[in-house]
Order: sequence, then C-alpha cells, then structure tokens
Amino acid sequence: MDSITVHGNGPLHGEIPVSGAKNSAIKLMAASILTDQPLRLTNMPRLADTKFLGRLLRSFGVEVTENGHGSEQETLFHAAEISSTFAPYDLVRQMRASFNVLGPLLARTGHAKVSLPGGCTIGARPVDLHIDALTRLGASIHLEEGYVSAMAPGGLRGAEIEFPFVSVGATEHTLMAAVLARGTTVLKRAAREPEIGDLARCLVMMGANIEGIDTDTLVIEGVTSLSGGDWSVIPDRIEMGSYACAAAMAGGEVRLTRARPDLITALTDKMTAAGVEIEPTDDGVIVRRDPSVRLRATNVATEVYPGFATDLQAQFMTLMTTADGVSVIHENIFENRFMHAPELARLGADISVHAGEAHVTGVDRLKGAPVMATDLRASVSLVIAGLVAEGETSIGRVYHLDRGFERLEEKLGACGADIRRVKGPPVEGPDDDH
Ligand SMILES: CC(=O)N[C@H]1[C@@H](OP(=O)(O)OP(=O)(O)OC[C@H]2O[C@@H](n3ccc(=O)[nH]c3=O)[C@H](O)[C@@H]2O)O[C@H](CO)[C@@H](O)[C@@H]1O
Ligand SMILES: C=C(OP(=O)(O)O)C(=O)O
Repeated sequence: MDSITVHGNGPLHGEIPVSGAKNSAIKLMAASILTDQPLRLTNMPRLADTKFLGRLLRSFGVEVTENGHGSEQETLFHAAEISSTFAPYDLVRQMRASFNVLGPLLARTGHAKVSLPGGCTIGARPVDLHIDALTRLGASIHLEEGYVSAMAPGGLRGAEIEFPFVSVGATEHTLMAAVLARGTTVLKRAAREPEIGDLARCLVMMGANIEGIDTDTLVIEGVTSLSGGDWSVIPDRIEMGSYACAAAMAGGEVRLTRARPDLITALTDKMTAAGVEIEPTDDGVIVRRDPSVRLRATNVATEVYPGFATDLQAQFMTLMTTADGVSVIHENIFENRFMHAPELARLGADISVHAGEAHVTGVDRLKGAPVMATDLRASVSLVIAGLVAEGETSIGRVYHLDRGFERLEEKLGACGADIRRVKGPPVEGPDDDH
C-alpha cells in the first residue's frame, strides 16, 4: 500500500493542467452499454476508478481500449454484444458509481443483477431513489443477498418521476435508463451538476432526445437505439478546486489550465472572500497569494450544485486551518464527511465538530506528522496541509487519493512542492475499510 510524503517547503509557482472529470467519465463509461456502436471518450482521466469500471465493463463483454498519454488520453468502449448482465460484489464494492450500470444494462437487455454499491464511507448512502425511479420506469426489482435483480422483459416505459430531494446518482442513473424507454419520461427535482449536463449532452450526441439539460426538469423522449461517437470529458472541477486550494494554502502563483472555473464559482467566491487572488485566463485561472499575509476565516455550507460542492469541503477546511479567526463549515450533503478533521488535528489544526458543523479556529502553523487518508477528498486535503506543515507529513492509504487524482505528485512537484510517493505492496483498489 503506497503512502505519500510531503515536506512543507514554501510557495508554489508553475502550471497545472486539469484532467478530465472523474465524476463525468465514470457515468459516460456506463453510457457506453446503451449502444452497440463504439463510443470514444477523449480527455479521459486514468484513475483507479476508471480502471475498475473498465474491468467491470469488460466483464459484460464490452471492449475497452486505452490510447494516448497526457492531454491525448482517450478510451474506446465498444459494447457490440452484452454477454453478461451480472455485476458481482467484488467489482461493485470498489466504487459507488459502478451501481449505475444497472439502468443501462436493463435498458439495453431487459435484465440485470448488480451488487449493492460501496464507495467512500462518508454517510449511509442508500440507493432507494435509484430503485424507486427504475421501478417507475416499469422494471420489476428484487433485493436479495446484497444484490439488486431487475427485469423489464418488454422494455422500460416512460414515466413522470419527481425525486423527493436532489440526488446526483439517481438523476444520472434514471436518465441513462429513460433514453431507451418507450415514451416520455419527465424527471423533476433533477440534480443540475455539470457532470450530468456532460452525460446528457453526450447522450444527445448519441441520438437521445433530452430537453431541459442543466435545469432541474429533464424531459426525455425515448428512442429505440443509440449510436456511438466521440465525446470529450469535461474538465474536473473538483481537481481544479483542489489545486486552487493547494496554491492558496502554500502561497505563490499557480496557473490552472484546461479548466472550467465557471463551474466552481461557489468555491472561488469564498476563496476571494478569504483573501486569495483569482484571475481568469483563456483556459482556466491564475491563483495567487502572498504567503506573508494570513487568509481571513470564511464560512461555507455545502449544497447541491450550483452551491458549494461537498467534494471541496475537506480542501477548504484545510485552507481555513491557518486562517485568521474562526470559520464555520456546514456539511449538508453527507452525515459523516468530517473524517479529515481528526487527521488535520494531528498536524496541529484546531477543529471541533458537532454533528454537521465544524468550527475551525485558525492556528499560526501546522507541524508534519503521520496521518491517514480516510476517503478520496479527505486524502487530498491532507496533502494540501502537508504543503505548509513544518517537517514531514506522511499520508497513508493513498489508494483513496488514486481513485480521483491522476499524477498528483507530478503535478504538484512541477510547481516546486516537495512531494513523493513511497511505494508499498500493491493493492487492488479501495478496500473493505473504504
Ligand atoms: C447532491 C450532491 O452533492 N451529491 C454528491 C454525491 O453524489 P452521489 O450521487 O454519490 O450522492 P447523491 O447526490 O445521490 O446523494 C445526496 C444525498 O442523498 C442521499 N440519497 C441518495 C440516493 C438515494 O437513493 N437515497 C438517498 O438517501 C445520500 O445519502 C446523500 O445524503 O457524492 C458525490 C461524491 O462525493 C458528489 O460528487 C456529489 O456532488
Ligand atoms: C466520494 C466520491 O466518490 P464515490 O461517490 O465514488 O464514493 C467523490 O468523488 O468524492
């Protein structure tokens, strides 16, 4: 199991290219099941999550071919025939999004058996909304021994579905099933995250009929088949926001390229309020901060898009650990997403957590220590803290980090960070303690 070692060594200077979005890529990959034609995804991140989902797709008979390096990375998915519709526990437990193959398998073949999902243990994370929505589309669903068995021998049929609250996963999942359903589906209180817009636009490119993209009401007119095509994955707003926080924490000047800052104004507005300079450029932003001036404590509350993303909460909390004053951070999406707080405390941060609210009292400095990555975004928040902590910070269980950040050491190292990976025995991916 690898670990990452960081020595706090002052400001960052340089350029970081932002990769394609994990949370878009993994849903687009699942969409490749919907067609017997090849779907080529460009700007594909190479991550543990895309690797594991690729393995799952291969087990259904999908051909998966990776090509190119760096900004040229692409993957071709060809589901000419689906030879299996069974997604075993061992492949699904590794990452939550693999559950989202259920809808596409069902829409394409009329049946599927998929294990209940795993994913980061940041809350209970049930899938009742997914199951209710697929049932409304005409699927007959049974839960047995940790598996969801779904049948729709005569095909799915359109329905009007109003989600009781906003769910990114349930919106994407139902959308993928509805594009091949008979008739019209209306999804109300749909999530509007940019990765859902990316998925919907790709489906339209493949021949789907979807209106209301980027709004909270999606109207889908089912079609009998979809074609393939080429699609470029949108830039990863969470990766961009994480490096913006890294630059703001260490100080200096970092240019983030191939990015979409318009997708994370909720973060950049808060960073500006805290005293970070954010300058838009043609293809991203420059993040600038004078390290001799302390940031101002700033409050945030996580919300559905376009609010402050839960996936950036840990990184912003790290930024506040050395700010001047007390910041209050509300986590409104997940009930257990402050696991980074005790780890940051090991570096000297002063954080108290009460239910969904954390109070961060800024300290003068952090000091390096061994810490443990507890989930994907928590792990990058510890790397960010390590950039300024005196001495050595060693972060264990970085397989969490590898799920969502490609070449992190290389990208931060190119800006002057003293960061290196210490190789350990290989792990197959996020494990049972995930
Ligand atoms: C709204 C939101 O910000 N969603 C985040 C969520 O997406 P993800 O798709 O994982 O989660 P959802 O958006 O579905 O979950 C939102 C909330 O609804 C609950 N829920 C969800 C589905 C369901 O069937 N029943 C149910 O009760 C969840 O437990 C959670 O409290 O985690 C991802 C990974 O961190 C983030 O990228 C998404 O931004
Ligand atoms: C927690 C995440 O992923 P997952 O939903 O797969 O656990 C994430 O992307 O931050």
